[in-house]
Amino acid sequence: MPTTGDPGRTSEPVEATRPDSVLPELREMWWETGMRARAQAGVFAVFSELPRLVWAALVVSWRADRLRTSIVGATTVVAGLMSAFGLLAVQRVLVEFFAGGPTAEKVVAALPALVVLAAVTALRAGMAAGMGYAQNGLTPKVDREVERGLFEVTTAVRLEAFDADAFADDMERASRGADSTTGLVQASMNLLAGLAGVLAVAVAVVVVHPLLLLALLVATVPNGWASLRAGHLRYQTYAAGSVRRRRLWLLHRLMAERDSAPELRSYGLRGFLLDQYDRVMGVETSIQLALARRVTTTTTVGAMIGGIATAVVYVLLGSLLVDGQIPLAAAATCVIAVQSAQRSLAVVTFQIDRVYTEGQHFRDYTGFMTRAADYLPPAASNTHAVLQERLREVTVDAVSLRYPDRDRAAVDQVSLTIEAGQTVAFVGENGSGKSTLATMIATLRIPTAGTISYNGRAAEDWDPAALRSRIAVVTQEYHKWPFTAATNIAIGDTTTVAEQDRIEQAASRAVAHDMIAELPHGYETLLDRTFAGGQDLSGGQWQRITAARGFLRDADLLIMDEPSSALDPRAEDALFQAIRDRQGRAITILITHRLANVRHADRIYVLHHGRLVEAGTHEQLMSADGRYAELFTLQASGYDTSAPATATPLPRQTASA
Ligand SMILES: Nc1ncnc2c1ncn2[C@@H]1O[C@H](COP(=O)(O)OP(=O)(O)OP(=O)(O)O)[C@@H](O)[C@H]1O
Repeated sequence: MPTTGDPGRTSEPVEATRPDSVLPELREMWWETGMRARAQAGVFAVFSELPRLVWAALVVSWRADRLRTSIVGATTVVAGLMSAFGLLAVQRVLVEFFAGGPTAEKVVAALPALVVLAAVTALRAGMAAGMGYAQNGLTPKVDREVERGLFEVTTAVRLEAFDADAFADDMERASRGADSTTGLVQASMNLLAGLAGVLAVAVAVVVVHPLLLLALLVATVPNGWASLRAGHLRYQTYAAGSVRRRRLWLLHRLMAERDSAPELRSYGLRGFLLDQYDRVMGVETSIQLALARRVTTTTTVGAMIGGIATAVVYVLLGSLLVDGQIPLAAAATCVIAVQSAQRSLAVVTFQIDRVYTEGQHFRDYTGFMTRAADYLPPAASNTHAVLQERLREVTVDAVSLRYPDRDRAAVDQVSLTIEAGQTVAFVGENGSGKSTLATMIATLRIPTAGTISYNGRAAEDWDPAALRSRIAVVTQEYHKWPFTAATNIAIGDTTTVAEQDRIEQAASRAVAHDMIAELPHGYETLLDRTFAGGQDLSGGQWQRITAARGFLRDADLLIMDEPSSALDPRAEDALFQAIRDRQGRAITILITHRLANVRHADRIYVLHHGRLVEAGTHEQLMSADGRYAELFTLQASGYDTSAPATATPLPRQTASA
């Protein structure tokens, strides 16, 4: 792989610029094979795909705005007709001009044709303006139609979709495809307009003299073919370079975004990343140069053959004229027609190129939408019951979940029952399946085996939205929503308008109120440093906001997955006090490694390698002296001030993942 980087540009160690230090991601990926197969399709394949792509564009356009699509269609047809009439009017004018007699009489005779010519020219210009106006209005509507469709799907697919092979990659290409739709619609309409123009010229030429159609084809086809081939070469290169582009995009983010900035500096990754950039750009540049050479050769050869063919046509016309086989006016019209057809054909071939290229991206979009539909949860139907009463009982019956491509089930045959008012805890070592079990209970994931029932009915029998509205989840990997502090809490319940006092109450329970009040704009402070006036919070402060979000909706079932990992001892104590306040009133599922916090739980479930290995109260589990007792004692020994500082080495942990 060529390197164009200049090592002298950075002061970083040369180590990072080792020629063989190419990250595996720079190589071609196996999932790229589909892309390459498509890229290798011949020019004929391009042609055969065009009608379907144009049709798809028209369908999208029609759905986005019927009126504007109709205007574009009508103006296209009328403009084509005007071209034909224009050419026939030109021929009529020439016939009159080339006839015998005084000039004044010839002009008078040609006057009606001249008037028609002026009218059709004006009308054609009017049509072009109308078409441009309608097309401009269509653009944002098409954008919205397609992009919203994409977001509707990406926000609805089940979580499993994000675990599936190459789903993210597929989605990334689909986003590019969504952006291409406007281009496809415009190119398709311009293509149809160009084709109408070519057709009009062809019809007009046949009317003047049938033989001239042949001349027209000979003079225009070589150039058309060359530009099609050039477009195809460009698409081939584009399609084959998808890994490179994604890599560049990734490097761009790594070098320019805030999240990676601290580690980039602390590990001195600048030289390494710049070197990676140079490598990828080196390859990209050489590929683009090779493409430019091939495109220039193709178009030059096309232009040369086209030039020779046009010369032959003119010679042919001249000899037909000398032999008296066609009148002078027809020959002159033919010259004008050839030029006009060449212009229209240039438009057509350019637009074919665009339709094909944008169409391929659009196909990525439609393909993604079809594939993603498999991940959509079933829509609520009449057979779904709406949960009206409070959640009294959650029953997990022999539930398992195996992630794709994993040998072992993350949760294996787990059965348990949680009743109203109970606070239960899931404990176990890293990777033992606690979060996976909780996400299934929260209906975010569907078990691969077993059933989870709510108030005695299986999850799939309940209306999904109604059931989910009874459950609040504070996840371990919480998201820092780039909204104000108030909105960050309010999004915990979007079904009602969150009043300020409700937000503040939730914040108080999560020990976040005082901290928020001290922010520059209090609850209205924007929690995104990348915008003017935005603020960032510490890890623990973010965790308080996240817990407040969970408390906002006083849910029948609250799942708190590691809610205190970044909290200081005082905040942690206050948070668990708030969680204990729910006891006897609503269900709380607590996942935490700080076992002191689960002592008050009504029931503690211990997971190991996805299996439920122990269950009971703290006292019961301690007297059972099993895995829980071992973990608890181990952790408690860290707080035992009577133990010597150089304590006995800790027992080896069993790897659980
Ligand atoms: N999206 C995923 N795709 C594939 N495997 C996953 C995924 N999420 C979790 N796993 C695997 O499933 C197992 C259980 O993970 P889970 O997150 O449920 O464990 P946990 O007990 O919550 O761990 P921790 O205490 O570290 O939070 C682990 O082996 C983990 O690697």
